[in-house]
Formats: sequence, C-alpha cells, structure tokens
Amino acid sequence: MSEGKTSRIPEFYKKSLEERLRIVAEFAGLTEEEAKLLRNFGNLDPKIADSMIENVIGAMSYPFAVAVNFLINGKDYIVPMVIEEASVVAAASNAARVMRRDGGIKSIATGPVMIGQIQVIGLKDPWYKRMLVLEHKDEIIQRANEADPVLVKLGGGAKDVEARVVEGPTGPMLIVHLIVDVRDAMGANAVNTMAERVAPLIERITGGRVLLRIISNLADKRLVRSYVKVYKDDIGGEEVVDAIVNAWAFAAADPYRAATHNKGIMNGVIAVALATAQDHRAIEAGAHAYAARNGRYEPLSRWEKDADGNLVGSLEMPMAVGIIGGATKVHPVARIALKILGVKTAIELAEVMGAVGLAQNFAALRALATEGIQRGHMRLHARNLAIMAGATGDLIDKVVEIMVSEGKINFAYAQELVAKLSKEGEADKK
Ligand SMILES: CC(C)(COP(=O)([O-])OP(=O)([O-])OC[C@H]1O[C@@H](n2cnc3c(N)ncnc32)[C@H](O)[C@@H]1OP(=O)([O-])[O-])[C@@H](O)C(=O)NCCC(=O)NCCSC(=O)C[C@@](C)(O)CC(=O)[O-]
Ligand SMILES: NC(=O)C1=CN([C@@H]2O[C@H](COP(=O)(O)OP(=O)(O)OC[C@H]3O[C@@H](n4cnc5c(N)ncnc54)[C@H](OP(=O)(O)O)[C@@H]3O)[C@@H](O)[C@H]2O)C=CC1
Repeated sequence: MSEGKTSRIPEFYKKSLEERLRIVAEFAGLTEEEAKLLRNFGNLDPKIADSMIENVIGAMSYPFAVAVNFLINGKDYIVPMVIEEASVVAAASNAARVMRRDGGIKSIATGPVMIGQIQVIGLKDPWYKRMLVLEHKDEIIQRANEADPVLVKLGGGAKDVEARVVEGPTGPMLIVHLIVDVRDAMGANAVNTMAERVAPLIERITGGRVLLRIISNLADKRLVRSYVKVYKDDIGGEEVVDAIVNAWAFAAADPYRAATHNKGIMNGVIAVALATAQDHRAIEAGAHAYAARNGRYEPLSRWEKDADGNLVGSLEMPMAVGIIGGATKVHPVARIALKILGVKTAIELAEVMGAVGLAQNFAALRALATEGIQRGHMRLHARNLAIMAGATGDLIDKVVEIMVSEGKINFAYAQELVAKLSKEGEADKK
C-alpha cells in the first residue's frame, strides 16, 4: 500500500458516477479543473456512458473527421473517421482522389458469416466423435436457431456445422464450428448465445466435456475484397508504380515490414470502426490472424503493375462489422456516422471499410516510396505541435515552416519558437 492509499475499493461499481469520480480525484490528487474536464461528457449522455461500460467516471473525446473523395462501387461516400494520429485523414482523402476512375474502388464482401467454436475435451476417440457430430448436423443447427428466432426471421441464423480434431499441448480435442449468418450484426453475442445453447447437445452426442463456447475472431468466412486500378499518369508515372510495387514486395518478403504495412491499412479501417462504434479489437484480431494464416505473417494487400504500366491493388481481410447491436445503436454519434456514410447493411459497411483500408495503404506506400513519410505526415504533426504550444492565427504557419525547414519537429522547439516569435511580434507592434 502506498502513502496509506489503496486501490482495493469494494463495491466501487455500485457507487454513483459522481462518487466514483470523487474517490479517484482524491486518490490521484486531481484538481477541481481536471475533475471537471473528466465530467464533461460532450455529445454522450452520462447515463448512456454509465450503461455502456463499468466504473465510469467521465468521458474522453477524440476528433471526429471525414475523409472525402471516396467513390466505391460507383457510389460516392463521405467517410467518418475518429483517430488521434495526424495525416491519416488527409492521406485517405488524397488516395481516394486518384481512385475515382472507372467507378472508383471495387469492394465486395462475402455474406456476414461468423464462426462459433465449441471445444470438446476428454475424448478417447475424437475422430469417430467428429463423425457423430456431423451426422447430427441438422439437429445442432435447429437447436442453435431456437436461441435467436429474430435472426432466423431475418434470413440469418445457424447454417452449417463443421468439426475439426485439433492436436493441443494437452492432447487432441474436438472443435465444433457453428457457422452462423449474423445479418447486420457484428454477431458475437448472437453466436455466443447459440454456442452455449448447443453445448449440452454436443456433450450428449460425443460423451465428452464441453469447455469453451465462444465466437472466433478469425472471421475467414466474412471477408471483404477491395481492388482498384490507379492510372500511372495520375501518380507521377511508371517510376512511381514500380516504386510502390517494390515497397509492397518488401512487406511480402519480411514480416517486420508486413506488420507496419498492415498497420497502415488499419489506420483507415480502425478510424472508421471507431467513428461507427465497432468492436475494433475484434477487427484487429481478425486482420492479424488472417495475415498469419499461411504460417507466416503477410501483408493483407497486394500491389502489382498491369500490362499497361498502371498500378493495380487488391486487399482481402476479415471484416466483422455491424450496423445493429453492440454500441452501434447506443452511441448517438455512431448513429450519425452511419447516417453520413449512408450504408444500408453490414455488408455495405464492410465494403466501405475494405476500400478505405486499401486507399490508406496506397497513400502510405506512395509517400514512403517517393518523398518519404515525414514530409506530409510530419508537416501535419508539426501543425498539431504548434497549436499545442499556443500558436494561433498566422503564427501557426510560421512555426510549422521553421520546424519543417530545419527538420526539428518537436514540442519543446515549438514552444521555443512560439515564445520567440510572439515576443518579436509584440516588439514589431511597438
Ligand atoms: C499528407 C499528404 C496527404 C500530403 O500530400 P500532398 O500531396 O502534399 O497534398 P496536396 O496539398 O497536394 O493535397 C492532395 C490531397 O490530399 C488531401 N489533403 C492534403 N492536405 C490535407 C489536409 N491538411 N487536410 C485534409 N486533407 C488534405 C486533399 O484531399 C488534397 O486534395 P484537394 O482537396 O486539394 O483536391 C500525403 O503526403 C500523404 O498521403 N502522406 C501519407 C501520410 C500517411 O500515410 N499517414 C499515416 C500515418 S503514418 C503511419 O502510421 C503508417 C505507415 C506509414 O507507417 C504505414 C506504412 O509504413 O505502410
Ligand atoms: N470475441 C468477441 O469478438 C466478442 C465480442 N463481444 C461483443 O459482442 C457485441 C456484438 O454482438 P452482436 O451479436 O452483434 O450484438 P447484439 O446481440 O447487440 O445484436 C445482435 C442481435 O440483434 C438482433 N437483430 C435485430 N435486427 C437485426 C439484423 N438486421 N441483423 C442482425 N441482428 C439483428 C438479433 O436478435 P435479438 O433481437 O433477439 O437480439 C441479434 O441476435 C459487441 O459489443 C462485441 O464487443 C462479446 C463477446 C466476445
């Protein structure tokens, strides 16, 4: 225990939001101003915030931006993005601008099909029991669908059963996959409920013991495929095309680079996920598991040069997103984000997010393979630093210019320049 303070606070969750904040403020020595800032819920009703997660003491705002210029499957989209990193939104808009020919980016998502896993242990003859599970497929599907009549009425629900024998450190186990069409939901709650519902039946069929009953985030039956042709003349010629293809080849050959390459894709995907209140951890987990599906970590996208010397890119990744359920309907700003996007189904949202991921990847590769990432990115970052250091009006651009031209982009230097230039400005006025 430090300084007589303890973080063991029984029934903290039963206290009111105000009381919880008071306890934390006392524990951490927050000033009244700091506590007031936390208490500012902005566009989120405190009651909604308090019901979304546990132990809420405040709210935190992130900037809500939009990327423009997106033409996907022949339809124009303004894309909401919530993100803390400078240059991502500018880069997305910049890329989308050169991807508008021939109907824009093509993007096709498969059906919204998720996998629920049921782990059966304690079997001496898992291969034989696998057969018995498959023999009872219809019964298992029927039992699962009893758990979610709404989903079934909408055309979704459990559709298939698969069974695998997996060799683990504790011996073989039988893993039953419940294949569920979750329609417009992300689907985890729906699938988990079904997996729990069928577990006793599977125990009866196999004579084994069911342990875990949970959705898989390796959503490889719920993929988005996005692809685009970027005309060489729109991006500085064949030299740039070759440079981008070589940049991709680096990621294809080296997992250290592939991780960063995929991070660039996720810049766009997760920014849209945050704006629309998706489970972004599920999307990240799915993306990286899919990237490693061949036994080594690979880029989620591919860039090639076509016979005419133009750049062609394609992306394939899981995209478990919903427009119903989870927080999408609860958070009022997420509802506005979906309205700005104008998507009508979870499939359409997945298609937009795949297209944004591909565009985001292109923007980063183009910058990296030509002028380097720092010019565009750091220029925008320098702007943030100048503003944070107190610059306003014309002073922002002056501070940015100096930091960029001297290649010294950091907060301390921004503060130094603001102080110096402000003083000079004052002197000039006199
Ligand atoms: C930053 C740019 C866009 C500048 O690019 P530029 O060519 O200097 O910009 P421009 O002034 O010629 O404008 C081109 C278009 O960009 C957009 N644009 C331009 N400026 C703005 C702005 N201030 N705010 C909003 N949008 C902006 C806008 O759409 C504009 O078109 P217009 O509207 O003029 O017709 C470019 O350098 C770029 O795309 N860079 C890539 C930046 C990037 O990828 N950032 C992500 C963060 S780095 C990272 O995390 C990922 C990474 C890089 O590690 C991934 C990887 O390694 O693969
Ligand atoms: N590993 C993971 O990824 C996990 C994620 N989660 C969380 O699960 C949540 C997402 O679960 P999800 O099942 O999407 O959420 P919900 O349970 O909130 O929504 C799905 C339900 O909405 C109803 N519904 C109404 N209209 C539709 C429609 N058009 N399409 C589909 N369903 C419809 C259905 O039935 P009904 O009306 O009967 O509800 C359906 O079961 C997220 O919050 C996620 O963070 C939870 C556990 C694990």
